[in-house]
Amino acid sequence: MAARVDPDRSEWDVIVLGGAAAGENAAQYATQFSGLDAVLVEAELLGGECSYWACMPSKALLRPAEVLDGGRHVPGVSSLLTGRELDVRAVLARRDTVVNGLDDSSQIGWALGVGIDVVRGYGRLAGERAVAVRTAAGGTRVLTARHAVVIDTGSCTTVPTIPGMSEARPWTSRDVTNLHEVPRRVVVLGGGVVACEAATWLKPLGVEELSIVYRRAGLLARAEPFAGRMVADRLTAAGVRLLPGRSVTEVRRDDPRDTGVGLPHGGEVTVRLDDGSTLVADELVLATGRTPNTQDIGLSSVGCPDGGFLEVDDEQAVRAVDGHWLYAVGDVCGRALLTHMGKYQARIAGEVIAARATEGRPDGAGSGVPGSADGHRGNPQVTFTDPEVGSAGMTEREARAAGLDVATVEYDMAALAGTYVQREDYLGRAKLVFDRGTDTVVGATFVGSGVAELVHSATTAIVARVPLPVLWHVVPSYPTASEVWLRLLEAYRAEKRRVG
Ligand SMILES: Cc1cc2nc3c(=O)[nH]c(=O)nc-3n(C[C@H](O)[C@H](O)[C@H](O)COP(=O)(O)OP(=O)(O)OC[C@H]3O[C@@H](n4cnc5c(N)ncnc54)[C@H](O)[C@@H]3O)c2cc1C
Ligand SMILES: NC(=O)c1ccc[n+]([C@@H]2O[C@H](COP(=O)([O-])OP(=O)(O)OC[C@H]3O[C@@H](n4cnc5c(N)ncnc54)[C@H](O)[C@@H]3O)[C@@H](O)[C@H]2O)c1
Repeated sequence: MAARVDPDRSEWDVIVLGGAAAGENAAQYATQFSGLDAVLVEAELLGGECSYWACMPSKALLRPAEVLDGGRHVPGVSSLLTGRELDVRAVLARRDTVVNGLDDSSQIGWALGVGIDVVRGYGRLAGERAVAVRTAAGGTRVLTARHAVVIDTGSCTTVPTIPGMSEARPWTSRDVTNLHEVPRRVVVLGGGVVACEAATWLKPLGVEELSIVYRRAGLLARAEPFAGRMVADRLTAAGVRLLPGRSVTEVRRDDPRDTGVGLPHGGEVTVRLDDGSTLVADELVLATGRTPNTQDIGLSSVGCPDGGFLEVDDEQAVRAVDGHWLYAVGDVCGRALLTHMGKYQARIAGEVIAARATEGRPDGAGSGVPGSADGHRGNPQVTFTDPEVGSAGMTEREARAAGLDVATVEYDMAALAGTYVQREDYLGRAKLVFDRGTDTVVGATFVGSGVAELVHSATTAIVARVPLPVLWHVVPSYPTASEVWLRLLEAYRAEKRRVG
């Protein structure tokens, strides 16, 4: 759908540069009860990376394998599945449905329906409250904002500077989530969330030789160490070759070509490792972290260095720019590279902008809207591997580094009635991190099938700082995985009694 607005219009109250879900939220929260108007400037597809190339397609690829594996471990169902594998064409077709065939008409329809305008084109800041947009037709429109500009330009895969890497045209997260052909041999570089999730869907889709090369000793290095170990064990059992503590020193590829997203980008790839060994594959997947899209958005025109993450305050205002007119939300802030956290930041920014504009507060004065520190304390995340890893708040390591008086308890999730009925060989573990000073939970990690839905209870306990004597009366249903809360609290109580 064409994103049409009056071609002669040049002024709005709020301009949002980058129309991902966070940007949409910023525009919505700035306008919905304030009488302000807003425009989203989007170079590609409204909805951003998450909708088309990240969260949604990856979860669509993971779900069929999860269902198949679940069925294989339930007697009465497992016998029906003997010798059965995934219908790869159907899996990819459903992924295409989930990403709407890379068509953002419905998103455009939503924006226009709630009174938010959309200009399609590549935007750059052009001085205070101004954005110059290069449109698809080749012209440039300069838009100005009466009140605020919000940056939501997101991030892209980091391409490490390794000889031969760029020339080899490796797959990025966009290719591996939007794959159209399943390569026979794949090397994944990186040991974080993208690497682990991608390996979890690539193997059941039919990759025969799959290796993960990563520099650290363990996978998912930011999580509690047991989480990475459990994911590593399952990947190894599935036939994935793990190569920890290794770096790539050189990449070579036969006939690299721009074949399009999700198709092999040329011939055989040879990856040389720092121990002198080589891996040969049909595709190399980069899962080496994210680079913020801030290099070419005109930051220097407002006195801010180009490139890098944008440091923001708790109202999401960019610290390096005076006057409280420039805000940033989502991955560009580098605070928590997660869709839901970007959207949370956007809700804060939108409300702050509306409050400042409608209450006529002078620049630099507090808006009266709560800041985003509380939500960042919760910082929930689910890594959709097998087993899943769900977490909120701090790990033990982070809590100790923050100087808290830390206590921890762990529990085997397989020892619960609720997980036993799911499958007899359930694999899982849970851990709570307590601050003895305040007698509250400050961190939680759950590993196991289906733990994603446990995370919100932990986020609530952490953000609301629910006192343990109150949490004790929060009764979990039987038989559910949530009973792990009771077991963990019992373990903590026993530990307190033991220590005295
Ligand atoms: C494979 C993968 C899976 C993921 N899965 C999850 C998950 O399950 N859950 C989760 O919470 N997070 C997940 N993430 C992280 C999540 O995708 C990101 O945190 C989120 O997309 C960041 O959103 P954003 O608002 O920062 O912008 P982005 O989604 O990066 O979008 C930025 C938008 O700005 C536009 N843009 C950029 N520059 C300009 C410009 N100059 N002018 C106009 N438009 C511009 C782009 O076209 C794009 O539409 C995943 C990431 C990856 C890579
Ligand atoms: N389910 C989810 O919530 C989900 C899923 C996918 C991604 N994400 C988000 O997207 C972001 C990006 O994920 P990611 O996995 O790309 O980043 P990451 O930061 O989680 O992991 C990057 C990995 O690449 C490695 N690395 C970096 N440079 C390297 C090099 N030159 N050689 C070898 N290894 C190298 C790092 O050691 C690390 O293991 C994350 O912050 C994550 O929160 C979230």
